[in-house]
Amino acid sequence: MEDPWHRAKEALGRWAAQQIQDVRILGIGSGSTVSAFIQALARYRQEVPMPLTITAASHASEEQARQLGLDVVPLESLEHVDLAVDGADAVDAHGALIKGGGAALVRERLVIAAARHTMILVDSSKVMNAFKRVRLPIAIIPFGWRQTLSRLNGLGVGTASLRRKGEGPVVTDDGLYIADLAIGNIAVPDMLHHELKRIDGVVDTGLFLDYPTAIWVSDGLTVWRHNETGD
Ligand SMILES: O=C(CO)[C@H](O)[C@H](O)COP(=O)(O)O
Repeated sequence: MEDPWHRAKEALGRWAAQQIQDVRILGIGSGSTVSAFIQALARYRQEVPMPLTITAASHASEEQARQLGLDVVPLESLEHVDLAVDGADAVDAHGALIKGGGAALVRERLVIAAARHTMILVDSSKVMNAFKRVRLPIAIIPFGWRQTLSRLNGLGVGTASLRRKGEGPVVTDDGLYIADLAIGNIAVPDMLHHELKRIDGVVDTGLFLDYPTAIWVSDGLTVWRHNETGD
């Protein structure tokens, strides 16, 4: 089935590729929007050659970028990242993000944390006033995952379930599992993120807050900037 937001993702990818002007070291996240960006970037660079080194937050993005002739290096070989480009699953009015729909949240955070600036690309279906009735991805250690899930449920903020694919659990590029926490309302994202991080077995949550981030949104026709968040 075709993604109804396909055109918005393509528009964002094309638009973002043209913004990569004075960037030498680019971090890329993962997901279908980032994939559209990688495609557009490779095409744009054929027209306007420029020196560019890329570091990727997932094997899938790395593979795609390499196949399109882009130069990809591991994050740990770099001193810094000029700009990170990534997608998100949800964005609130304050620019807080929920990420991890593609199970790459841990590496995505590390790329974003290394970057001077971040550009987030989202289709307009993902923009909401506040996080209500959302699914928050949480990366957990496989060992004792059932007990970690119980601790997450014991917090009383939502219902946690192990993300599965076919017969088995989804396993991230770092060998972690993903617990999805269905939550009715995230009143204070920062507090919830820290509460969850304190739970034994939790590695990271999909709440991305307070990074110097510009969020760009598209409905497939135009691209516009979401409320500014301090970059
Ligand atoms: O956080 C992510 C992966 O971990 C992605 O950025 C997020 O899931 C958005 O994906 P898509 O662009 O396919 O909608």
